[in-house]
Amino acid sequence: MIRTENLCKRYGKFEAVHDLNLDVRPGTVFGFIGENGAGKTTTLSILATLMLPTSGRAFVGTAEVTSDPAMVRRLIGYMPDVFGVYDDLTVREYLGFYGTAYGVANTLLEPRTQELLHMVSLEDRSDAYVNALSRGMQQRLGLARCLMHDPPVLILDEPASGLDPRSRIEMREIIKGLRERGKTVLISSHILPELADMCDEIGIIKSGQLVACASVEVVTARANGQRQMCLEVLGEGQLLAHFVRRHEWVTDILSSDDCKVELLFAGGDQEQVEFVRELLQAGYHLKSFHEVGGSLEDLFLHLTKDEERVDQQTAASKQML
Ligand SMILES: Nc1ncnc2c1ncn2[C@@H]1O[C@H](COP(=O)(O)OP(=O)(O)OP(=O)(O)O)[C@@H](O)[C@H]1O
Repeated sequence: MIRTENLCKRYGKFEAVHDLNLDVRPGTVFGFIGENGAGKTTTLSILATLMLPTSGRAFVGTAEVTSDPAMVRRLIGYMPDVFGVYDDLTVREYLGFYGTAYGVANTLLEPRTQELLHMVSLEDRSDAYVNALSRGMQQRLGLARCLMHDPPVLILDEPASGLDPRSRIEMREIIKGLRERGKTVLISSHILPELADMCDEIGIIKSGQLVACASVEVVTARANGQRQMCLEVLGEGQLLAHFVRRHEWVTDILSSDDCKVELLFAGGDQEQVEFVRELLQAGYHLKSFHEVGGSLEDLFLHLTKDEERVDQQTAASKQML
C-alpha cells in the first residue's frame, strides 16, 4: 500500500535519505523507527507529497508521489510532527474547516465530526477553543483532522512525541483502533517500546538507510535478548519443527519446512550447545545452526535503552488511570 523504490533525498550535498526501499502491506501498522536525524520526517514528507525526492520513487497504492500527488493526497491522512492549530476556532469548527478543505460533502461533515470526536474522546470538548486544549488533546484532534476525509492510509510522524505517559497510552489505543478499521498506518518514533505494542512490522532507519525490517514479534524477542536462529538438517528432517517447538528454549517458530526451521531462541551459548547435543541424540543430521539477522542486535539494544524509562512511565500512568 505504501512503497518506496531506491528513494533518495539530498539537502545540498548532504544525503538525508539513501536508497530507501519500504513496503507497507495494506491493513498493517508499520513502525518506522530511528534516532533523531535518521531521515524519518524527510521520508514521510516525501510520501505526503510535501517534498520532492532527489531520485527514486514512492507510491501510495498505485499513485506515484511526483506524477500523481493529487491522488496520493486523497489516499492519505498526514499528521506532521509539529503542527499549528488555529487559535480562534472551536474544536468542531476546526474539524469542519478541514473537512471542507478535504472536499467532504456538507451532509457528511457533522456526522463525521461527531464520529471522530467520539473516537478521539473529545466529544465533551467540541465547543472549546483549540488553543485551550492540552497538548495531548491537540494531538488527538490532529489525528481526527487527518481522518476527516476517511483516507485508507495514515502517515503519522511521531504522534506521541512530547506527550505525558497517560496521553501516550490514549494515543496508542486510538492507533490500535485504526488498524481494526482496516487502515494502513505508517508511524514514526524514536522509541521502540512505544511502537511494539501497536505495530505489525518495524523498519529501522539509520543515516537515511533502512537497515532492518522485521515483524514486531522478532523485534520484541530480540529486545528481550532472544536470538533469531536458523536450523538446517540434512536429508529428511521429518518432525523437525515438532521437535523444535517443544523445546524449552525455543519461544517461537518463524518459518519451517522439512529440513529448515527459523526460530527464536531464548538461551545463551551454553544452552545452544546443549540444544545441538539433543538434536544429534534425536538422530538429526545437523547441517547448520546459526544466528540470522545479527545486524539488528546492536541496534535493538541501542534503541531499547529508553525502554525501561518508558515502561516505568507507562506503569506509573496505569496506576494513575
Ligand atoms: N531542510 C533541510 N535542510 C538541510 N538538512 C536537513 C533539512 N531537513 C532535514 N535535514 C537533515 O536531514 C537529516 C534527516 O532529518 P529528518 O528530519 O528527516 O530526521 P528524523 O529522523 O525525522 O529526525 P527527528 O526524529 O529529529 O525528527 C538530519 O540530519 C537533518 O538535520
